[in-house]
Amino acid sequence: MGRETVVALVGKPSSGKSTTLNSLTSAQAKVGAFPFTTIEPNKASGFLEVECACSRFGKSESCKPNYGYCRGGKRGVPIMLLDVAGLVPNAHLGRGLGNKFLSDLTEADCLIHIVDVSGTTDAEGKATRGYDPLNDIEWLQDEIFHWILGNLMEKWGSVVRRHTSTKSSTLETLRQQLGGYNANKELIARALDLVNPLPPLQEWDNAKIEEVVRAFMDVKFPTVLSLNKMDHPDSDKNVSKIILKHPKLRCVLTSSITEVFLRKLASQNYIKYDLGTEFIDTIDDLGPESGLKPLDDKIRNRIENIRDLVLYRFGSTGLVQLLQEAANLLDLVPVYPVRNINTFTGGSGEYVFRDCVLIKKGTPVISVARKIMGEVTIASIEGVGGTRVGEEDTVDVGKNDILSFKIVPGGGAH
Ligand SMILES: Nc1nc2c(ncn2[C@@H]2O[C@H](COP(=O)(O)OP(=O)(O)OP(=O)(O)O)[C@@H](O)[C@H]2O)c(=O)[nH]1
Repeated sequence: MGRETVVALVGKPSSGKSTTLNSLTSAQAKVGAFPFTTIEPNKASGFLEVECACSRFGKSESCKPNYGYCRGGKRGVPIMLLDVAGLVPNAHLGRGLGNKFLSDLTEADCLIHIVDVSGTTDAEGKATRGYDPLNDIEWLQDEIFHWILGNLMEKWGSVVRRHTSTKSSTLETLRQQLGGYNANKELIARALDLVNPLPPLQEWDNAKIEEVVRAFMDVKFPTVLSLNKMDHPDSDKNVSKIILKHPKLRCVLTSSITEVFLRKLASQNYIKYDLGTEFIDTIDDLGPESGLKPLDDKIRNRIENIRDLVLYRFGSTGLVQLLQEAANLLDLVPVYPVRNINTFTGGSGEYVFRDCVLIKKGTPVISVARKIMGEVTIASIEGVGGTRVGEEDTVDVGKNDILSFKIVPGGGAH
């Protein structure tokens, strides 16, 4: 089986990592207002919301996923989230939880960098007012850069000697040096493609090595910014500054504390909450026949505030969009393996689209088969309408994303 996609939540202490993780999962990571509440990396399953294949075929009534959920054609596909413990300036020199934080990152396929845009926490996560969050954006990238560069430079002399004496390719030598960051050959090749021109490795000067490290970071640690605490009155001006200075960064405005609160009210039956939207309904909106609980003044006021300060201004709390942006960055496509390609049902024959896996767009269907079924002998692969799909055909949204794998009868592992 291939490994799961892992999205790491990173950011300085008290930026809101645990709150964000809580808002995206049912896991209760410890939430605190003090730096280093999160000591161990904290893994949990979040749910990426996608348009389910059942809605394409008018089969939402009989869609019941094995994992995650499907509500009226909106499907939550499980995706692994990792809360990485606090980072302080100069972590690469071993400060704070320094190198531990950095090595936890290697598991990740992409990063969500949580930035406290309210300016109410300083570089180390301590309470303040008027801190400029622009500092934090560049700082995370710099920490990762210095960590990788430092590790590489420490032994660069012997790397070059070995490279020339063994007549290795640049790709092979870098695979040995960068493989420890959980990077395979294909990923390193993609990084090298970004470096132009690429002279022979023994001729690289410091500037070229730095360029290679930056390119490696771009493919190994693609990043979405979560501009968090947008409910705070000071956040607006900081957000504008960030977007003006970094127009190309991928960012999503979020209020994770609001999302936690709304999900809690929904689970306690005070509100109906359409995840990812501005719509919340209370008994005041829907009447007693809705079955919702009556509100006391405290909750009613808080809901009104949330509507005014977050939902109506920004359209949502941003949390659903945040995971979607991470999935876009990784080009992930939901792919549905089905037993019966005509009815889309699984083993029991009752429910449709029981399984869904997230696959990188452009992956050949044979690799999808391997990821799902392991090393079995595949006799043929069928797509919608029972058409035969070639092993090297690739997946995309709406194309080869519903597949039935036929295994050679009695053909076990080879
Ligand atoms: N106003 C506001 N406060 C938030 C938001 N998200 C988190 N907070 C508050 O910020 C503080 C820190 O949140 P945590 O989620 O514990 O932060 P963390 O990044 O996990 O912190 P460490 O565990 O120290 O690394 C808590 O008091 C939260 O209630 C938000 O969206 N808006």
